[in-house]
Amino acid sequence: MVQSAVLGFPRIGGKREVKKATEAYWADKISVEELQKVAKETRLARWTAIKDAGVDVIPSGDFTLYDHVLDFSNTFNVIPAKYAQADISALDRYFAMGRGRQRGEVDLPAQEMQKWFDSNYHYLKGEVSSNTDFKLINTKPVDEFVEAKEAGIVTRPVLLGPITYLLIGKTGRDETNASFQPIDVLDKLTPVFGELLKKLEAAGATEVQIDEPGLVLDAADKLSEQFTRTYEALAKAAPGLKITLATYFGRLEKNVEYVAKLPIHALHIDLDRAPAQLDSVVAAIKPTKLSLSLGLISGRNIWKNDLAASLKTAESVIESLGAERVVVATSSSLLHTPVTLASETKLKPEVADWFSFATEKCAEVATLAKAITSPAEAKEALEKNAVSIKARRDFEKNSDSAVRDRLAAVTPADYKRASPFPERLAAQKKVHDLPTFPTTTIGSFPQTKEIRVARAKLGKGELTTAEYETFIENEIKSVVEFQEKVGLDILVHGEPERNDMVQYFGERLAGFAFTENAWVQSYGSRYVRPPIIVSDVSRPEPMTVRWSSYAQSLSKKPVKGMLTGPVTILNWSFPRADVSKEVQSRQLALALRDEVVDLEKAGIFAIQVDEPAIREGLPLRSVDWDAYLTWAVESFRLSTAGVKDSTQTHSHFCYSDFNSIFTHIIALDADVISIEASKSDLKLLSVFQEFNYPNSIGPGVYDIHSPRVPSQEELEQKIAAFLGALPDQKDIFVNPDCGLKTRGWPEVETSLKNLVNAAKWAREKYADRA
Ligand code: MET
Ligand SMILES: [Zn+2]
Repeated sequence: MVQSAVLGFPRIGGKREVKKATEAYWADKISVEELQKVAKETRLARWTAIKDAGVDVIPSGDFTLYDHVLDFSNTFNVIPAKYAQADISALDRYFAMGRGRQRGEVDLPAQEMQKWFDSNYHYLKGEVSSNTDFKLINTKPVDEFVEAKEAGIVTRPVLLGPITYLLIGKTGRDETNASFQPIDVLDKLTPVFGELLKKLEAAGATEVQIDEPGLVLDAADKLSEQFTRTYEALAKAAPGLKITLATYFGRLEKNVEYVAKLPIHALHIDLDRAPAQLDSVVAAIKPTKLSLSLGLISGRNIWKNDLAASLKTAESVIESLGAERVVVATSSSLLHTPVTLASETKLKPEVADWFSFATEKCAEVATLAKAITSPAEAKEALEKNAVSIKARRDFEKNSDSAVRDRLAAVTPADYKRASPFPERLAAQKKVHDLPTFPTTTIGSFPQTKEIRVARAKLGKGELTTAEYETFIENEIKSVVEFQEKVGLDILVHGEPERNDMVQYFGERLAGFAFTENAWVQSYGSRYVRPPIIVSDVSRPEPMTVRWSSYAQSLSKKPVKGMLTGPVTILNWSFPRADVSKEVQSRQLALALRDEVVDLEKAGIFAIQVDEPAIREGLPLRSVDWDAYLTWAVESFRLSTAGVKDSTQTHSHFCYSDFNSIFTHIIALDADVISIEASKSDLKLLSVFQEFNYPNSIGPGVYDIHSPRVPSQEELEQKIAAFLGALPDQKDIFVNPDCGLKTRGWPEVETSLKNLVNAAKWAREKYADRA
């Protein structure tokens, strides 16, 4: 019998209960017991939802109060000394590792966060060294399995695999061996992991899902021995547990050859992100006894599955392996999708009909299994699905042909500024003769409570649009006056009108849909509500011009226009599934190009197009990088190249690891780029020197993610250090490393005054550089 399986489910609760409870606990508003009660109720609600949808294999242990990778560290005692030594409860220590803790005597930073593969979820990196004393210090996965069992629900426990955990972890600070890598201690971790499997077996589990998404990374190509050794040991440790080894987000490639030989029960593959691997995987496992779990229902997007197509795929595999060896499943955990479509009341019914969120995806998996085992029972659901799929297809066919025609007519010249950088710089100097070391900021100023309240009142109809706009103008006015007073050279309007740097644009572009409650976890208690691209994208009317020109009307200094770039809008939205990301990115670029040109027409001298997400969009396998970077860079260029030489384009990235993508950063050909440099080693800047970066750079002189105020002297030292690392760089801008929206006014004021004074100091000190 073909079973249906769900690999994981959102952990946030249908009404964001977990966010509310954890934040209330952190603020001392509820007790630990109250927090645990919410957690328990949420777990039960998840199991019930999945079970009620008719799913056979229900996950447990994938619930978390913060992050599932942190859960692993916390279960296996991967706890750096500074946390272990703090005199706080185990739960508070767990949260301290996740988000830091400053209370009484205790002052602990958060552990390093990183994006979970190519998703927008962030995990906490395990800090492992040769001294790490792996041992089981709690039994969370067992406890949750038992909890479900007691509620009458049999589950398959989900564990993050030991190899992936180490592969995506980092070396602990206490490590003395410079060449150490976390994977070096795999053989110490394996027996402890085996102990956990034994405990699950003793508690009555018959199967377990072990997630090894690391198998889709280049790094896994060299790990065949480690996988073989480890999984042989684990199979021996708990012989009664059937292991499903889950891979997702990419393709196994040659690794399937060694994976097929592991002593496991089943292999799970992602056929949403990597459908082309199906034949080679089936061929590799056919001669073995392995079952194949087909990840057909996407865990990453929000589109209804084409069940007829999935059924066809499943049947072709059944033909080859036999029904007893096939499972149908979600492609990955559903944690990347919102909880349920039932919470959306404002979507047009015909639009809502295209979508499927986590709860609905569970029903899709169940229907798919039923369509194989008892087709008559699934008939009605399949027919309904076919009607929805057809409606969506018809819509796609009829979407905006003007946008497609415009994209088809783009020529190579549209990607290029009229002249090379030196000529543009000369033309720009004639318009605004900026001093050396020009000072500026990255765009946003503090998003105060008043701003949020005004926006909420507008939403509730308690403020009219006119009243709200007057409020925003007043904000802009005070931000401009503030910058004049502080003495910055290139001003900004402060972005008070933006709830979010992607959502704001999505709401103003044609081709997007918006949800009310479709939250997905970004990290810890931070959830986001990504807009959904549903059709061809265009810009019906200017989106930012009125705010930028208003700001410019208040000052003789240049006010920088501020836009979010095409690649960042795409990467932080749910993309449509019927056309490639490349096409969506280029359409966004054309829409933004219109805005850039309109800003120039309105007299805006400097225009910044932010691309903080360009790097995180990199494909998981390096062979795919070039293709991605080519269209990503071209999209940026298409959005900015429509302006005259005398208009200064800026871009901003808030990361520092440029080495792997540097030639592409140069190819963006922005007149000025601001980058994150304040937190990192100066070595990271050496790549700019090495490649002789041709245009202007603004290395961030201080970290805006912390409320700390940098002194003038510290900023002077920073500038001096940058100049040391970049001896040939002529045009250095002085700016913070990202926007100031999360900061408070008093710190911003002192920090920026110090920044302006440090730039003045640099002008005198380095007068001969100009
Ligand atoms: C995450 S990058 C943010 C850039 C944006 N212009 C801001 O200042 O907030
Ligand atoms: Zn930034």
